[in-house]
Amino acid sequence: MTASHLPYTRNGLKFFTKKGGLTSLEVEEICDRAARKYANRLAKVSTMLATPPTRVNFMSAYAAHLRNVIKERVNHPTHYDTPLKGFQIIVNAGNGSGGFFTWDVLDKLGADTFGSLHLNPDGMFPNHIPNPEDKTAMALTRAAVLDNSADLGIVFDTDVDRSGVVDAKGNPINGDKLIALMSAIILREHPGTTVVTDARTSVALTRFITERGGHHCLYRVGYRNVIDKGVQLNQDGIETHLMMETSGHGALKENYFLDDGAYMVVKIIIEMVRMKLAGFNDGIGSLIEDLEEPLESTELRMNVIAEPRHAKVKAVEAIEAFRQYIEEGKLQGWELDSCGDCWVSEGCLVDSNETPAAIDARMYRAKVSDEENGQYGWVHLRQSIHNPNLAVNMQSTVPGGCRSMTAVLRDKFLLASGMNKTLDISQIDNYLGS
Ligand SMILES: O=P(O)(O)OC[C@H]1O[C@H](O)[C@H](O)[C@@H](O)[C@@H]1O
Repeated sequence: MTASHLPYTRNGLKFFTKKGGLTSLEVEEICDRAARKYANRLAKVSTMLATPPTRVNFMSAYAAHLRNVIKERVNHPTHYDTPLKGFQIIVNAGNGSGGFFTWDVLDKLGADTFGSLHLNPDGMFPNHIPNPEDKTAMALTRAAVLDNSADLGIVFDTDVDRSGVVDAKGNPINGDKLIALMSAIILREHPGTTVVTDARTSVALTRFITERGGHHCLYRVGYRNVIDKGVQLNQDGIETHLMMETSGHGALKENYFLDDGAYMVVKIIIEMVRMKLAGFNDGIGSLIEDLEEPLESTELRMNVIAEPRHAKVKAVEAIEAFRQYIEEGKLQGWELDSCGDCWVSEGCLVDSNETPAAIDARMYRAKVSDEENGQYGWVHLRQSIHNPNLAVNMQSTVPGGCRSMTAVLRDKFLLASGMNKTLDISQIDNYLGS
């Protein structure tokens, strides 16, 4: 039972089988069966199962597995069973289910976890929204790391499929930085591997990955999309070990392509200990020192003004109109981005492959340039996966770039196409200060 990374109003149930997470059709079938069972119970028809369920303690097996991975990979020369002795690690479980990582993984490996935060599950999430992208979650973890002079801080969402970390200097590592950190670790283990991410990552991240000999495949927002792309690339013979979304979901080939926030952190901890044993005292933050940050980065949302049942169609219309405007050259200097620097067949970002994947939400990214600066930014426009709105993400390497791209988006596209009648552009107006 989880709210994932969302406030308490979004608590719900998540289902898994041996094969991993369920699709929405499978969830519908479960709900259908549950409804039938409930109706039967009301009608006093027996609902006894032919094979009664058995109770299995998955958590202790899982924690033991994580401990073993750390022990084996660190292979500590003097204390094999307690490789984290001498390290202080703060966990912020956001009152979700991640507390086990403190007492069942870290403590048992000899770490000092004093100062950890919000370890007891509380579905009302009284302290902050349980999301490694949440500013309060990160700020509180940072403060705890600095107050305790800890080596590492860890932030989980409620169901531990997302994570973020704070380094010993108090620097938050989430979003692009977390992808960079994981890429640095994975590229050392698998030189030349492909890293799949969603297409909201910075141009600097692509550079970071390619400079270390990796390939960066930019794909669709949505962790399932990113992971499925990685699975497909491997099937096509393109070695792909890491799939990550800027939201903090990350999956590794070696961990069955599961988005497992605890496993991600396990990899970071192993690297931290390994570095210390090798005599490097600068901590894991030093692995991403050369990752440049985009000068400007912003996200704006536009609600679809329509009855809920029509919202999806209207959103698709708006996104497709955006593509058409760019293709017809109506937005000067804007060009549809296919796959960044990715060497995978052109166009997977816009799903014009020979075998296009099923699309859960439409999205396009445009690279934007002008005479003075060359390519200086990008605009990513997409349907929200869950809500009746469109998300616009932008990044610029020149001052005022996001503002000027927003102005073009509003004046030359939203107003010119009449899309402002179907979309609530007040956030765009506010951003432009009018
Ligand atoms: O489409 P949005 O409302 O921005 O949500 C997008 C997000 O949806 C879910 O939370 C998925 O877990 C994420 O993978 C995805 O990034």
